[in-house]
Amino acid sequence: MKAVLALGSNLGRRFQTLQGAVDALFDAPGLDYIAVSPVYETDPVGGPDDQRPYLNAIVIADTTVDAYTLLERAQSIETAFGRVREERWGPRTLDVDLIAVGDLVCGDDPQLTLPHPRAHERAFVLVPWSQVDPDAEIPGHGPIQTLLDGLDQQGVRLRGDLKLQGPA
Ligand SMILES: Nc1ncnc2c1ncn2[C@@H]1O[C@H](COP(=O)(O)OP(=O)(O)OP(=O)(O)O)[C@@H](O)[C@H]1O
Ligand SMILES: Nc1nc2c(c(=O)[nH]1)N=C(CO)CN2
Repeated sequence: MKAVLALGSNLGRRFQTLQGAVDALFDAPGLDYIAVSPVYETDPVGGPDDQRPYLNAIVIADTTVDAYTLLERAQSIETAFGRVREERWGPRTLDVDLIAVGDLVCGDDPQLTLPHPRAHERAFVLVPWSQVDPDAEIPGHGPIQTLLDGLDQQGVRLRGDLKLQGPA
């Protein structure tokens, strides 16, 4: 099954944090690399006005792990990178969201909604995603290219590439 994860950081050493998160994701069993997008700097959406810009990237993995276990992994990586849950949409060292897991649709559990309920309206998700899987679709919302055409993409700027660890 294909899993799409979104990484974001707007506190601390943002680029190193995203790199560490990618390393941690692929260090764990049951997740095989398909693609990692370039890193984009993006203006904060929602939350307090005085936040720093984010660095955002998308990771696509082939997985045998079920969606709830993936969410637990994502949250434990957030915690390992010093994420403290304070105000909604407030600044964070690391955010790892599950955007889509295969074509699973699960809308009745606040602990895990799939596809991610706000992914279709977020240029900071759709721009990097479209770079690594231009033909992707969000179940219930359609092709990401069509969604992007209807969105303001200003404030999303290319910043660089993450590295993938070679075989040990
Ligand atoms: N697809 C999903 N990916 C990640 N978390 C999810 C998802 N669906 C529901 N959640 C739940 O949302 C809760 C809040 O997540 P989090 O604090 O990362 O939200 P946020 O990143 O601030 O905002 P947003 O949900 O708008 O991205 C988590 O505890 C998690 O259980
Ligand atoms: N630019 C940007 N804005 C956000 C982001 C993010 O990753 N990038 N994440 C949020 C909560 O998930 C809220 N706002």
